[in-house]
Amino acid sequence: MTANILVDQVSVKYKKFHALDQVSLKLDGEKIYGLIGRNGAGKTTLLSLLASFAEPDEGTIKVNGQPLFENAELMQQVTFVYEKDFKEESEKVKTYLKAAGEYKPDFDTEYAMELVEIFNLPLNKPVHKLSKGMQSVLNAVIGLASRSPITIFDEAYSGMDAPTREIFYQQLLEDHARHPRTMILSTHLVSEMDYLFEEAIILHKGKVLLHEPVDVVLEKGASVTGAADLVDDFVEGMNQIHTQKLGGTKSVMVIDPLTEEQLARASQKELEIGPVSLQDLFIHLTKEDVQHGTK
Ligand SMILES: Nc1ncnc2c1ncn2[C@@H]1O[C@H](COP(=O)(O)OP(=O)(O)OP(=O)(O)O)[C@@H](O)[C@H]1O
Repeated sequence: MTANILVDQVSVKYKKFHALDQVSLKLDGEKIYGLIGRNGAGKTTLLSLLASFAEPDEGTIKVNGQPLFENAELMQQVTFVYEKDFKEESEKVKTYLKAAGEYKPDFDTEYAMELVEIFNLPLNKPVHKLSKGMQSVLNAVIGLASRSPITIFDEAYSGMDAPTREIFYQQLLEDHARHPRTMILSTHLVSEMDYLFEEAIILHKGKVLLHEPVDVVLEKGASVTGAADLVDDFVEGMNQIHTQKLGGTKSVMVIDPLTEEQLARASQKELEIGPVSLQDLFIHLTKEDVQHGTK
């Protein structure tokens, strides 16, 4: 099933505070979406709505034209992976995995067992005795093997160490290629995960600040690298968001799409022009003093 998700003017309020404020999003297609936002931006609130854990105070969420909330058929198509507290889970990993699979119509047990081997998950250990990282792995295995048309990972990798996260990203990309589906990954590890995303969504203070294909986002600015004095001269007057210096070499990130004339001048001066990074753009756009609007 291809899932087209339409979030229309959705708000969630806690007393007078808007955790989500008139959020509209169209997620159409079997893509991997990166959901980025600073602490408290509203990511988990939005993802909980998509998992039908709660109903918005205002607005609607539809999947393939049907309202999502408490729609049993649609809810079966969604897997929401979030950091769980496993301290009460005394059953063995294999029992827990089997039970998880029973609720998921597309669960692939063979793939789950392949992942168990890849990640060295001890099948006979009680879940609450696994290390925090291994509990994250168990969660991720269920998320991947569920093969749900809408698969949501809410910061579910924070317990994993770097090599384990790398294996998880690899598995996610490979399995998404084999079984395309809508995947939404929320993260603070932007520079580590940006290559996974086809589209980036930046939430800020409960509003959508940006939702675009990552390749379009990366063209919003440029990095200029070369001899420090030449770089300084080139970027003078541009909107500079990040500077790095190593010996006589300097790299400056600017948020100004470069003109043909500027590109030619850079080439004459042997300056290297690269894309802006999603992380730098995210940091820049969510700074307190930035006027929003990225065009
Ligand atoms: N039950 C609640 N009662 C009151 N305020 C809440 C409640 N749940 C969330 N909030 C507030 O809503 C805002 C959004 O929270 P949310 O957990 O969605 O942010 P987040 O982007 O996932 O943050 P983080 O990256 O820190 O996990 C925060 O200011 C939070 O304090």
